[in-house]
Amino acid sequence: MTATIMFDLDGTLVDSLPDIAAAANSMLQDIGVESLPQDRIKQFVGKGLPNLVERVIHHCGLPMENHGDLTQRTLAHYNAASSDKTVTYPGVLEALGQLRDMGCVMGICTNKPEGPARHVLDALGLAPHFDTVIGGDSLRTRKPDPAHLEASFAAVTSTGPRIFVGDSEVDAETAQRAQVPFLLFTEGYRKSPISEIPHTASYSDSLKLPALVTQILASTK
Ligand SMILES: O=C(O)COP(=O)(O)O
Repeated sequence: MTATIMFDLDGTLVDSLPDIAAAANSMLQDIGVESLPQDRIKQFVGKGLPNLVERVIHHCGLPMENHGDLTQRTLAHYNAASSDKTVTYPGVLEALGQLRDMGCVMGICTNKPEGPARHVLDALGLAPHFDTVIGGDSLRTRKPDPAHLEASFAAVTSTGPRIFVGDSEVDAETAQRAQVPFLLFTEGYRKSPISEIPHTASYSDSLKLPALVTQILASTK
């Protein structure tokens, strides 16, 4: 028996914060507002780009009526440079290769818009491992709505047990609501202590992923 595994992207497979922060700061520069530190913008990642821009607007005390325009500007900056400084976390490529060899079917369920998500996956050589990519703008809804994760699983042909791998409170809530085992990567963009995030198992080294998946498969037999 083999597993069907959906992965979150930002903070789980790739450290994309430098490019996301650069896009948000280029947007602020466009309108003559001072840049924000990367660590501040890290707090705003997780619920998709429109939500990130909303939080930047709120933080900077800007008028919310500009949200649509500022979201488009941020997206344009991000589309122009979504993989310049983004890197794959150590061990991810090797772990994905091993999971593939185990026969796992894999996909991406991310709140990042689908276009840049696909671009990042291509640029970092990750794309061949995934049978589907469902982004934050692919459906009418997004994580933590479990429908986003359910649609991602439905997009691949597989009968094995389902697993979701992510790094954040949003991912954990999504998995819980979809009643799917959740593997928590602890080195991403979570804001709460690990003990406060519901998870089936956690890992800090991506090379441990194949063993964790094997354990879940054994427990579901
Ligand atoms: O773009 C975001 O807000 C987060 O994207 P993720 O779902 O891949 O973590």
